[in-house]
Amino acid sequence: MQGVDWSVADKQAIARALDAFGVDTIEGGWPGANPTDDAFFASPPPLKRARLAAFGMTRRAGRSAANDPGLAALFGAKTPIITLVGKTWDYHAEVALGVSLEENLAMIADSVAEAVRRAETVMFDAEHFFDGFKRNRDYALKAIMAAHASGARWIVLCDTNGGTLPDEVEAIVAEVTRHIPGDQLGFHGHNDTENGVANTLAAVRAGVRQVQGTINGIGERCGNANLISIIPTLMLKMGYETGVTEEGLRGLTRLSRLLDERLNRAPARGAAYVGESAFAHKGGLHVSAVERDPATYEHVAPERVGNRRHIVVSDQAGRSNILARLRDVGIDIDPEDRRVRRILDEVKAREFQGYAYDGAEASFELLARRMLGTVPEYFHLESFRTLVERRGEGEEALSEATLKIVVRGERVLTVAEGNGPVNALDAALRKALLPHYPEVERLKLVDYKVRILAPDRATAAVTRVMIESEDAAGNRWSTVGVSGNVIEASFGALADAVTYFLMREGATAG
Ligand SMILES: CC(=O)SCCNC(=O)CCNC(=O)[C@H](O)C(C)(C)COP(=O)(O)OP(=O)(O)OC[C@H]1O[C@@H](n2cnc3c(N)ncnc32)[C@H](O)[C@@H]1OP(=O)(O)O
Ligand SMILES: CC(=O)C(=O)O
Repeated sequence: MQGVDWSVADKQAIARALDAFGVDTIEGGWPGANPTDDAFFASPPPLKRARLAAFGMTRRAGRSAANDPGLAALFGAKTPIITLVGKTWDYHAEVALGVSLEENLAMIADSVAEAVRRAETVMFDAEHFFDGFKRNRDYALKAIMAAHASGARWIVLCDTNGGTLPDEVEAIVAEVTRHIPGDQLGFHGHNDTENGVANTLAAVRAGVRQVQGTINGIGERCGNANLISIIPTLMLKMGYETGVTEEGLRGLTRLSRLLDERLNRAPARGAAYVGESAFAHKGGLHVSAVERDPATYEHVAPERVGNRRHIVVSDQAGRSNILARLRDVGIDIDPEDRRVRRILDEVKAREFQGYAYDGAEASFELLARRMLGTVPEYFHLESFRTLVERRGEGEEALSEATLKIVVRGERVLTVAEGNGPVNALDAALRKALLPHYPEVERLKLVDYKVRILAPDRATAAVTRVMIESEDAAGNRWSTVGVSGNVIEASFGALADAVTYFLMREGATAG
């Protein structure tokens, strides 16, 4: 898939994770296609349960299978499983390969027969099977029967262009099971109509007993069928055994996130089963019922797939959201306490001004704790001033911040420079706090986002700043600041970030 490039170390780590998770077969790449895949097959990681497959294509036209360089590289990987892709759509044989239909059948039969002599198990990936079946049913069937008769253990029906719909998949697979038993059939789907998962489930319903897919659905164009959705659906909804145990399934979210981490990209929040929003409840009506019984708004329990429930506080909230979030952060409060309603009203009023507590949970916690009177005042801001100066054309702009604050009863004045005014302000605040709170050294700001609200008001628009921070143990939290002035909004988010950190560290305000 565009944007995905694995190193050998990535491939080894992913193979180990897939093995630990409990999949049966890991297709590790195409020996002979590139140095990365060659290096991976030269030193595959030790696997406890899964078996390794190497992928390649049928022999070239006019060569013998025993004398084909592509097949030689494939056999050289010495994997227990060999997967061979071959053409089953007459149009593809004629146009993409430029060979006669008879020669294509011979390429399939010879290659599979040779692979059967070389490996424990041979799979035949029947490329474009569904398109081929719709255009020339007899030829598509002849092609898979050639592979079957030559000893392929699995005939995997591929929806290569991803354009087949679930009812078509179900009907076509049902017809194929009249020629080849379901326990020798597999399905390989693509997601070009967003039906990769639905098509796979339809194929299983019609009888196939192997499914191919990828983690998080990565793959050519719009992706392959997403195993992260298929596996729990087969197990938890359709009652199938997949080889993954109930305990293994609890590693589903971890497995999905491992791939995103290796790709250095943020996990999709809305991903089924494993996304951060998959069990996040925002609407007051939902939360009020979830508080009584989570099954009211959850199709499965999040723990079963290693995910967690999350209650969001925002202007869509009711009292139940506030009570649940307070409980999550360890604040035990009588549900009838009038301060609960006051916190809710304050959240709604502030969200109207531009705050967003969905995603800035540390700021919500501080707001609630302040209204309950339990946040120490670690520092008190008297004033700040920032300057941005460019001394001449072509010179870099310099920023400087001056800060006056009271820390533990002492009035402190600091000045600091930075590559921008917010950076300078951050440096000035740290300089003022460090002598009193040395732990601030361990606080890192990892992300800073500015969003302009009411952009129709141009430079007079309201600005929302979100800051994400991290402590030495890797815990992260987000805070929010809002103002007509971007520097002031930034200071609000920065001050919350530091206060939240000191509170979590158990610092005393003195
Ligand atoms: C359906 C699938 O998604 S299969 C997986 C697809 N994945 C990949 O293609 C990734 C790895 N591929 C590669 O690195 C390269 O394409 C290689 C090394 C396999 C081949 O590279 P090259 O020899 O330079 O050929 P190129 O990629 O340009 O074209 C593919 C050739 O294979 C032929 N071919 C395609 N499918 C088959 C098949 N099933 N059986 C035999 N030959 C085939 C094509 O006709 C073409 O032949 P030509 O070289 O005579 O034109
Ligand atoms: C085999 C394969 O990747 C496909 O046909 O989509």
